[in-house]
Amino acid sequence: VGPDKWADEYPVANGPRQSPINIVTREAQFDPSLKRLKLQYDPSNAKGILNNGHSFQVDFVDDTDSSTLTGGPISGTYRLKQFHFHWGATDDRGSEHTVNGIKFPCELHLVHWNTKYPSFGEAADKPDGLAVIGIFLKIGSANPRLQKVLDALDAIKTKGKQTTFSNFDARTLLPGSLDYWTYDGSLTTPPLLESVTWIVLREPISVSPAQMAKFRSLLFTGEGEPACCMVDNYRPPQLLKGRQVRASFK
Ligand SMILES: NS(=O)(=O)c1cc(F)ccc1F
Ligand SMILES: [Zn+2]
Repeated sequence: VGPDKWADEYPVANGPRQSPINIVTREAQFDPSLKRLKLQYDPSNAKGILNNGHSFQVDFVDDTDSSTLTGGPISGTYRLKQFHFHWGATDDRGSEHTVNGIKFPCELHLVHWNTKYPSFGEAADKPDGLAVIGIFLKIGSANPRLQKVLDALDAIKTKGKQTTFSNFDARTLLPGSLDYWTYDGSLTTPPLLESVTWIVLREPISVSPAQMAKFRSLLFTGEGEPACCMVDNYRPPQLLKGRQVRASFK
């Protein structure tokens, strides 16, 4: 069921703080009170990699404060839960957020939950429950930092497949600059909960055409079902509805 039908079952799809959005850079106001992002990730927290039928995700052990996000627009401590991607069937689309109407071929989301709540599940429906870092991928030279993730995809080709994935430092996926835009939004897939402080990095990381082909080799479908390539798993930009987008940089 695609994004146009989600409002039938999830009325919040037409809510006041839906994601993603188009970031109009000229309208983003520099906020000198925004702090630098502080990411402290422990590679040993990486647990597994899963094809969940709409993307794939790398899951982390989140029962201690060993992989955390602090600073930036958030207060308190948020724990890394998982990261995943959204991508297109072709290089002209795939990202969820857009910048001045520009679509990127892929977007990485690092999902964190607020430790003032007892778990991700408890945090997921609170207005300050989640913080997701969005990173754009743009076509260029092959990104060696992605390779370990991409090499694991052969083992999780179909919906529901998962395998162990250990000793991975998610910080290696970050670009050189941590300049960001931030706004209050939501999950971009059902249940579309309006619980996400979005932190979208200005600097993309690179991905090669061959590496994009690896993403597109995954299937939405389960083993033994007619194969349907996992592509275009992105929600298009939603109405801003009066929200402010702030910039951490001039
Ligand atoms: N694409 S997203 O980062 O908004 C997201 C994260 C989750 F943990 C669950 C659902 C989602 F849609
Ligand atoms: Zn996402």
